[in-house]
Amino acid sequence: MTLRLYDTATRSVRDFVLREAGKVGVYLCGLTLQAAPHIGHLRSGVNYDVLRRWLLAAGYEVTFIRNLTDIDDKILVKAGEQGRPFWSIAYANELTLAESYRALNVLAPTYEPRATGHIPEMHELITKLVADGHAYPATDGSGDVYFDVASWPAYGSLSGQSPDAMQSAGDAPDRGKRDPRDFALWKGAKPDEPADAYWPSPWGLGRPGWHIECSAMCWRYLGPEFDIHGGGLDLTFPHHENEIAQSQAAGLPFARYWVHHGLLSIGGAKMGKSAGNALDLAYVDSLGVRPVELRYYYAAAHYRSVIDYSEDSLRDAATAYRRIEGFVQRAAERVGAGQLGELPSGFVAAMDDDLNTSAALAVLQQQLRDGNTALSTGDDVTVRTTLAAVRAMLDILGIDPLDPAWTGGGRSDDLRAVVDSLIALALEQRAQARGRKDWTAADAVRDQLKLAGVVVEDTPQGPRWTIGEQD
Ligand SMILES: Nc1ncnc2c1ncn2[C@@H]1O[C@H](COP(=O)(O)OP(=O)(O)OP(=O)(O)O)[C@@H](O)[C@H]1O
Ligand SMILES: [Zn+2]
Repeated sequence: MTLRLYDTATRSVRDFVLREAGKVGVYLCGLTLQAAPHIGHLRSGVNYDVLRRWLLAAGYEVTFIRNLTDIDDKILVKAGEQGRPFWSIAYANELTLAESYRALNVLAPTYEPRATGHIPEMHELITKLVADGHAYPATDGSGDVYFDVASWPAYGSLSGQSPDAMQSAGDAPDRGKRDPRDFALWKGAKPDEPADAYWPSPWGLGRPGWHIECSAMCWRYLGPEFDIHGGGLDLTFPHHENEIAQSQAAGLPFARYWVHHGLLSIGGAKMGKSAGNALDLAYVDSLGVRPVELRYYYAAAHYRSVIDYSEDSLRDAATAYRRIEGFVQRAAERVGAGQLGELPSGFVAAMDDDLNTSAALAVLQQQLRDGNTALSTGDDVTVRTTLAAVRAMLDILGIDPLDPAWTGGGRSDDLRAVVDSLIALALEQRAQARGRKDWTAADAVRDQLKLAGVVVEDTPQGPRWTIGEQD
């Protein structure tokens, strides 16, 4: 394996060395389910889907865990505002998230654990931390349990901060803490919160702190030590710093690589549910941009770079993708879809270089130019090899236009044949109308097809149809 990944913990690009031959364990921090996902969250899922596809292409068995935070202060606030149980809000958002990821052709994770399903594992970790002097019950009788930051000298190493310069953890009142930087592992029940948001524990009724959830789920599904822990750059501190501290203090070696992706912003500000600048898939659809084009938009940027969203840049990405798609369709019509081919070495080198998708797409663009030239000169041999290579590259990025995920789950080939013959019938009528110089009737056929979303283009090989708008 020659993959190199940027590791936040060492602040360097490192050779990716597997913990166990042939197997990779990846944990990605998933959503806190207080609201439906925005396209910033979805960037996260798509980035790691590309990483996963790249690891799969290398022949590894990948265990990919992406969790759901279904209990949290923010969800409880929503429950209070809406007069609904917190779990109904979390579940509704979970369904929308699953639907959004399906729409974006993100492979289903190996498992998607929910925080509320792992309370016993959290208790086990917290009990050990308390026993070993790394955690303590709050001194104010609140039922909270805090991690003792001063007991862990390595605290701050992931985010490169000196513990002395750190502020209060801000996740609970400082009054019951030994040190304001201590963070909550367990939160005692509060009288004004709904009773169904609490679980019994050795420290009384309460609910988990956010950070301990991920440590427990990593441990449960990937074991004491695993390969890659991912999430957005915004999670480096405090979330991931706290995860490492509490996991290692509990005796778990934990993640070997920390891979963080850049944020999607608007006008320089992070897109956020709480920031009120969130755009979702329905919005993208309202612009006439398809999910596959949004996916291309994400892939066109390196995963660690900021994407500052604008409608123009999204539309440009959609146009660029349509050009690629146009080649794939024309080439497949000419020589058949064929099989996925070999990946060009330039593409492999770019992906191995910390998943440099923008450089990988430059290789694809070069092939596209060659393929288009071959189409126009009738060089079918080159068309066939280029199509196979282009589709193989697109497949790694999850955007092959001929992937059944985009064409309609495998049934599209059958449907395409049916639609083909119906359109042939309509075009035959148009040809007859033209033959008798009845231009009104001929145009009417074309307009009717257009209304049905079918665009007809007259080419030297005869009329060609596509679904969607002509660009
Ligand atoms: N604007 C964004 N761009 C890219 N990734 C994001 C963005 N916002 C959140 N994420 C990522 O999505 C994942 C789930 O995050 P989480 O539910 O904790 O979001 P959040 O930061 O609370 O969102 P918000 O600020 O919208 O409330 C994390 O990996 C986080 O880094
Ligand atoms: Zn997490």
